[in-house]
Amino acid sequence: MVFKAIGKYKLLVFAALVTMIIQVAAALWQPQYLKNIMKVMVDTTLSTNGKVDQISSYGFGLIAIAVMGLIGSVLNTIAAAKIAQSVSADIRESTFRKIQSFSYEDVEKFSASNLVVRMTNDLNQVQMLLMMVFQVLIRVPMLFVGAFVLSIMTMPQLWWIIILMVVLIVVVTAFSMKAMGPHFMAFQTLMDKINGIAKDNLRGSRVVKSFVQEKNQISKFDKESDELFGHNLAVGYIFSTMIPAFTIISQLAVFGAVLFISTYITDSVSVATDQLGGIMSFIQYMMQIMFAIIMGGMMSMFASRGFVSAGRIQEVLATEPSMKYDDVPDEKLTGSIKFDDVSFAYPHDEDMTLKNISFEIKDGEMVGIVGATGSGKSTLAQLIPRLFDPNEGTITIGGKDLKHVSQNSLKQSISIVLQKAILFSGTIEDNLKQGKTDATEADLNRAAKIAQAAEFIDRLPDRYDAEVEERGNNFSGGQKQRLSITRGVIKNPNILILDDSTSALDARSEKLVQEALNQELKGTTTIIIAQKISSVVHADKILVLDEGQLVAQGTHHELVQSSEVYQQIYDTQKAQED
Ligand SMILES: Nc1ncnc2c1ncn2[C@@H]1O[C@H](COP(=O)(O)OP(=O)(O)OP(=O)(O)O)[C@@H](O)[C@H]1O
Repeated sequence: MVFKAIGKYKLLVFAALVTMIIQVAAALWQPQYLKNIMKVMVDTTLSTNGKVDQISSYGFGLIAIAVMGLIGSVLNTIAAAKIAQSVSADIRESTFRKIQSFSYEDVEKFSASNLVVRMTNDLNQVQMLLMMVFQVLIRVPMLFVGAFVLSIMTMPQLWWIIILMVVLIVVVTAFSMKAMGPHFMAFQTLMDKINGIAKDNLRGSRVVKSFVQEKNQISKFDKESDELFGHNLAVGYIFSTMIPAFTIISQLAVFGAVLFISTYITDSVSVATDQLGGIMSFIQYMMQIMFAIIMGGMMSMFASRGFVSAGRIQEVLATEPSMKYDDVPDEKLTGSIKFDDVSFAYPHDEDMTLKNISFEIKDGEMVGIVGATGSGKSTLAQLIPRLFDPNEGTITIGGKDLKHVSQNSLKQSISIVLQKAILFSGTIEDNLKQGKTDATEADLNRAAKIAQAAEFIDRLPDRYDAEVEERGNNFSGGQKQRLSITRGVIKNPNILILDDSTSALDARSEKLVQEALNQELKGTTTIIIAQKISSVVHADKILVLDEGQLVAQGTHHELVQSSEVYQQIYDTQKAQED
């Protein structure tokens, strides 16, 4: 996924590589100049003026190389940042697009908050990884190999010091990384948990406040936060021993090199003159080798987090939507519905939530669904617009098997107003137009009137342009339900499903909505899921659900006579009203 996304930015990748090579070349070149400067300094055959001239020209060369390295570094950072940001923006958009193609079931499988963490936290990790790859990860091996080769070329007799130093640093780095590994791995999981707690807390702040749950929430948050702190502390301790270990190794290496070279100085003055310049650059190369190994180790550890995150995003991108739509022409389906021996289980659920359901609804009928809490009313309703597919049996709409109609046909023909009124941040108009993108003002007015929303929309100074806050928090429960019903009826669907959508409305408003629906949506098949039998008493047909089974169907009068379950519900509700 990441490689494919990077492929789009070949020119930037080329620029990042070239600028990285310039940086490495500058770093490796500098010690050579130093060596030459030292050589000139101790050269007894040169006059003072001659020395000054040569040292100045080497000095200018040294500055030029440093400037070259600096420019390389700035340009490399720009190129790396552009690649990282462009690629992560592309991945973010494709991930969001992919999630939009998911069925409701797919979203449930991942869980909504998990998908949010993948699109935010994980994507940030990938962005940091890309930045690292183009700034450091490729530079490290180049610097290591270059400094290693040049150090041995500069002081061939000290090869063993280099090898010894490399071995010691690799051992210390490997031990430290091994010790840090589990802590880094724990970071991601704890960050997920901390994000989840913070998000739940803020989303449910009304519940937290009303149940005075602040202390509980704080202790829950503190527990995870303290654990994260513990891991951070452990990493800090390991670092604090790593740094002195590296310092000791490097000082021992320098000491060894100087000690060894000093034997040459006593042996022969001419050799020593040559070696003195070399020792300077040799020490610099040693430092570069050490830097490369330490950086390599650290970066690979951080990079592993990035790879885990890339894997988590890849998992989303590789998920094929579980629901496929046939590529058939769009059509407006008529409102007849037939369930033929339909059974359904939620993903990961072993038991069937709906069992062997069969019924028929004629075009234009008004049908009520009643049953105890958890009997499967909403589940049944959600199968009609294909939010889920049944595990067994078939559902036909307008005589067509649901599995063989296009997604647009379903969208044009069926509206479901869910139990929980969900609004999006934006304006009222933005929310209502989700029901019909090209809705005119007349459409909005008509639908708002049916849903009894017009009375409060007209009182708002900005009417349809009024702002809706995140999750519709600036509207009351009843107002949110009315807006949801408006959104549902705006496109004049052939099938309208109201899933307990008037529960927050007062009895008068509920009655007005029903009357308006009867008048304005005459030919529409209307399915009303209701807690109160009084809401569906006039329905052409009532379906009675009990523990996932359709135990009775008929008109109110028929059911009062024939269905025990219906009678029980009816009697209980009547007793409550009395
Ligand atoms: N998304 C889901 N994943 C797993 N199980 C679910 C899911 N939604 C509902 N259920 C389970 O399916 C069963 C039927 O739930 P459903 O919401 O259809 O009942 P209902 O009759 O509409 O209830 P209510 O009147 O309380 O709205 C319940 O046992 C519920 O726990």
